[in-house]
Amino acid sequence: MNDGLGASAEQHLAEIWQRAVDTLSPGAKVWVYSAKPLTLHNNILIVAVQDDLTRAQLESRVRPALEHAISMALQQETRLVVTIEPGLSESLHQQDDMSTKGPVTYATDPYRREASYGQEAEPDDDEDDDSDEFVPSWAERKTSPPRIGTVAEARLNPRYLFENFVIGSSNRFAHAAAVAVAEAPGKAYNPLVIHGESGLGKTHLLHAIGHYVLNLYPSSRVRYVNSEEFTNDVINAIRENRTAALKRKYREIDVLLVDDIQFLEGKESTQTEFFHTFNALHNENKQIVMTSDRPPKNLTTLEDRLRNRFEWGLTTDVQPPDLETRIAILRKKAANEKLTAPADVLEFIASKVQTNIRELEGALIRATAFANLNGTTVDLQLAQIVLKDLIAEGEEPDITAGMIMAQTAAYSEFSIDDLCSTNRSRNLVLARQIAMYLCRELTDMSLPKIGQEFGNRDHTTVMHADRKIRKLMAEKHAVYNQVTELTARIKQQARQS
Ligand SMILES: Nc1ncnc2c1ncn2[C@@H]1O[C@H](COP(=O)(O)OP(=O)(O)OP(=O)(O)O)[C@@H](O)[C@H]1O
Repeated sequence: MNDGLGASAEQHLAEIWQRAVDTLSPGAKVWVYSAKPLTLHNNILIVAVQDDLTRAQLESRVRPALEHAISMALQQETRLVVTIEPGLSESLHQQDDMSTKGPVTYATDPYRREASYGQEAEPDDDEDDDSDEFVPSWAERKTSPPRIGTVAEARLNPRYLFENFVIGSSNRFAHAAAVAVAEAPGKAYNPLVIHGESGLGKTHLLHAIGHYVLNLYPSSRVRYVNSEEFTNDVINAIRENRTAALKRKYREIDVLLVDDIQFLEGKESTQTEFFHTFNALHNENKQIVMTSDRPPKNLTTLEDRLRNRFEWGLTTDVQPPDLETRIAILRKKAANEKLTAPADVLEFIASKVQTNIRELEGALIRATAFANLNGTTVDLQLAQIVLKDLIAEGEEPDITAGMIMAQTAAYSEFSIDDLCSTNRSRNLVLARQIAMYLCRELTDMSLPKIGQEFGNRDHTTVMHADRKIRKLMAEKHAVYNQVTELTARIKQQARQS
């Protein structure tokens, strides 16, 4: 497909988009509902959003799931480029042709939903939300019966291959372990757990294992699932009395790849089901590979019996890449995606983005897409202009408690005075605790000093707030998204002041 879409192509794109969006988790949908697909150019889908913040979210946390969903819906590997169209929100609301169910409330009125934080993420009632509906993709289902051992059924992203993975000192061991497991599933290390900060290649390695296994053992049954999908599957199965089918689905697998197991924390029924799945597979020497944002022993609210099992096999980490590896990653990315960028631009980007490979790639795509759309090629000067918001570590602007309180107040329905008051209404307490947590995260202030700022509270109150928000963020994507969004706003304000 090309630029200049006719009405039917436009409608087709809108349908594809909707299908892809329907498969996303509620936490991701929050960010996507107001986006609009503009055009598909080769394998790049350009999507418009109304503000910087939404773009940042689509380019970071939401990107992997969204690109995966679109690639599946289009049956071709597709990359996402996000542009900003400020008037978009109104025009979309007028048309109202996108799904604006449930999650909208989160985005516009985050604190009002506090009552639901205590529950596990509930999938939409929409039938399409059942992940089974989507794999193999709708197009494939119409024409062919299910086969075993396909990339689509395994839910693997075609882009995440070992060939595309750049090895450096930060990930050498994790890569070697992943290859070993793929070559001898169930024999080398079982389970294999890969942990590390966001955007350092854990998901990539997980999918690469799946591809390699399918290459070496084409009839094997491989399945990738993230922990939120697993949770949704468990909730649906219990609600619909389909637990036997659920058991079959996850236990008739040779290689189970589970992403982001930290989201199992605090979800009892899901943990129980996962425990039994784990045992059933492990007993039969089926391979289990998992990723986590921290080592299993630090998943403190996970049941002991699960945590113990996670440590039966091999645990390895991925670290942020050094400058040389970052440049090599950008080079590979540029070559794979046929993006033209001179060496000094790649070095500029690699020097600015130090801790997250997803952001590293996002910056390259943003700079080259901008040049493309303007019919020019990217050079250092253009890259510096387009990426002026990238601030290397060490150059971070100072953030004050005042800024945090002002932004939290503006984001919630409360005033700064409310945040400092003794009022303990439920929503206000959450807003206050988030603000305290952010003071802990974004400033060097001590606990007593933070307490003082919030109406002379005791340091133990701040400590409690900090713990509580950390826990909620690990358990609830909605809270995670709100805190991320607020953090972005605060940083943006700090840069401007
Ligand atoms: N060593 C690498 N070589 C090439 N690309 C990489 C490498 N590491 C990460 N990437 C790319 O960076 C992006 C982010 O990686 P990935 O999604 O695997 O991170 P993650 O650790 O799973 O993050 P999260 O915890 O947020 O899910 C992906 O597009 C991936 O292909």
